[in-house]
Amino acid sequence: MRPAYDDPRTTDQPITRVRHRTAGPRRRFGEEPLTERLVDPAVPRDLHAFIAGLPKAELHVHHVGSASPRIVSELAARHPDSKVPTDPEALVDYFTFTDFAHFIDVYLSVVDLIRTPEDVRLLTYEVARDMARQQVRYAELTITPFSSTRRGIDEGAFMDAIEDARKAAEAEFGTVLRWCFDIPGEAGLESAEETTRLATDDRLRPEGLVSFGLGGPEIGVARPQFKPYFDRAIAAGLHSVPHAGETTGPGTVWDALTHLRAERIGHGTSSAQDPKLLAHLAERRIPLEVCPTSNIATRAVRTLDEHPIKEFTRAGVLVTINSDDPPMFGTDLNNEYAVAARLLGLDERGLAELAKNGVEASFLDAPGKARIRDEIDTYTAAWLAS
Ligand SMILES: Nc1ncnc2c1ncn2[C@@H]1O[C@H](CCC(=O)c2cccc(C(=O)O)c2)[C@@H](O)[C@H]1O
Ligand SMILES: [Zn+2]
Repeated sequence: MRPAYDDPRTTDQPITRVRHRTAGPRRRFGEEPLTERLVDPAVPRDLHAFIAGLPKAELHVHHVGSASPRIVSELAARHPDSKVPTDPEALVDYFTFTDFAHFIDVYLSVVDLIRTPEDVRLLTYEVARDMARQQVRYAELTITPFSSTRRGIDEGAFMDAIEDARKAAEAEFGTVLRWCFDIPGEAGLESAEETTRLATDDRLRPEGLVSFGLGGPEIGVARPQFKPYFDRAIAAGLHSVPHAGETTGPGTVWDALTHLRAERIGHGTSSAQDPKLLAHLAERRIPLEVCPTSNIATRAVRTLDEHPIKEFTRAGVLVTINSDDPPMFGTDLNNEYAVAARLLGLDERGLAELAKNGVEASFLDAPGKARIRDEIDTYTAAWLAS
């Protein structure tokens, strides 16, 4: 089904150049159209245009972390007690982090703005709209239900809100959403129990739920303790996709694989420090959910040129490109593909392969995967023939 929105390649809106956050002056948030934000003059302009129209699948992107500056400022205005700025411009500075712990503090201040099922529905629908504008045909959106239910949102109403938004987004934008429920690890085993209950109780678990994750700080939050909860989630038919190796070493990735039976790894950045781990990931075709700009914004990696994405591809690891918390990191998915193109020296064919990695690594059914793969091939062939 053709998505019900304009193909950005036909738009006559000016291409606005935006220099990357770490390199140049701040850009005004929420102004430039999402689909045409450019990241780096080193990437040819027509490659940005190719990316803007390329059908994609996104596997590592957070619900609250995807709230656009407009949504965040709107919600902040509803809750004057919040420390979150109501002005999108001020939000750019507010979303500048000194380290990962600071990022989590800011993230939770935005979580605090989501207080009603209507807030949840609005946020989810608008995130899907932003994805559709970037030609995202399928996304696995990571949601942390514990953080919302513990803040007083009724669990049943929460599930209804995300499901209503998911069905509306598919009908109106043609974007297929699925859910990953993740445990905020630092909140401890209470949050693990609650998240597992919400994910496995047939009276509660939403139809769109496909996977089970583990987010938040890794330091001081050892993965093995969550094994019983992942065992229950896997027994209930969910796929295991914990964050690991984002802010700690390769041992955390090994733990996620051995104790949590991870089918994919969120970030896995430090895997590059362990050649045996890289070989294992490549041999078992265990995908990495790579989020380049996220790693810079949270200071997990110093500069993009030092990002280990090149080591991953050289080792034959299945790399997928994702945006993690796009507005918070001053990026979007198209931006992340442009960053990958620059770091890996990709042309249109290379970018199409990267997009197909995301489809292959997804938990979408086989007909759905074939449909998006064909769209990518048709789009790429038409682009190269034009
Ligand atoms: N790049 C990221 N890497 C890791 N996680 C990321 C990333 N981006 C977003 N997240 C999300 O940040 C949250 C963290 C929430 C958290 O730590 C916490 C701690 C104590 C109490 C509570 C609470 O809710 O009461 C929450 C998680 O929901 C996770 O999905
Ligand atoms: Zn993440």
